[in-house]
Amino acid sequence: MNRHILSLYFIMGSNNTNESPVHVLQQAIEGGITCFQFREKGHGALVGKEKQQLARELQQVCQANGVPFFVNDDLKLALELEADGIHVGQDDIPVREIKKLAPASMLVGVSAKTLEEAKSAVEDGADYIGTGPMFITSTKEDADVPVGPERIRFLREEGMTLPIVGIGGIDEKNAHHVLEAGADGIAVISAISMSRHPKQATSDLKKILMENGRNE
Ligand SMILES: Cc1ncc(COP(=O)(O)OP(=O)(O)O)c(N)n1
Ligand SMILES: Cc1nc(C(=O)O)sc1CCOP(=O)(O)O
Ligand SMILES: [Mg+2]
Repeated sequence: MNRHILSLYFIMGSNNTNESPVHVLQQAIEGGITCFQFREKGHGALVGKEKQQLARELQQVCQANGVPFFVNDDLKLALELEADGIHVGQDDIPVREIKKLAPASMLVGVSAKTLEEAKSAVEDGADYIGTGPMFITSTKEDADVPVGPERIRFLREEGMTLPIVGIGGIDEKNAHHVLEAGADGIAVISAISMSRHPKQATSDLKKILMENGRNE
């Protein structure tokens, strides 16, 4: 895969914003996100037809703008929508299963915070790993204790060449630490979705990516 599509990875579900998710996504795209993950979970999350309908609307916005669309956790939804990719965690459907059931073109990301998990991700054919939390986050209800950017530096030092995105508590003030540690990209929810100016917030993160040489 082209690792540059991971550089500014925006994630959102309907409960991550007080605005219209479609509007926030449009603003984030104007600000320069490079991919999007639909993550509909947690308190008040939509289910069933409503979840599917929102996913379709957000996918259409992505498609109209050439932004890759990922689905979090839900392989059935990803297959129905022919999403560009899916992201799963260690407790979700295994990467090997997805590889059997999904088209070869569907990108697969997996959460990995230890070297063992990262090595398994490589063996299983994952396209990238998401490592976190980098910092304290209040967005994910069951988030672990932060591992910090040092964990990405460690994975790189141990020879991990798979694309890595840092996630969890990343904002315009601390993003550079994640990139300096060797991440290909930053994955954010609230830094964009809860901003009063999502387009400006995205542009601010984009600037930090440019300053750190992630300018494609
Ligand atoms: C890019 C990216 N990295 C990590 C995660 C977290 O996935 P997971 O551990 O399965 O937790 P949930 O997001 O499902 O709560 C992610 N979603 N995206
Ligand atoms: C979805 C998610 N996964 C994490 C992990 O550590 O795997 S942290 C997290 C929440 C990210 O939201 P925010 O950018 O608002 O902190
Ligand atoms: Mg998951």
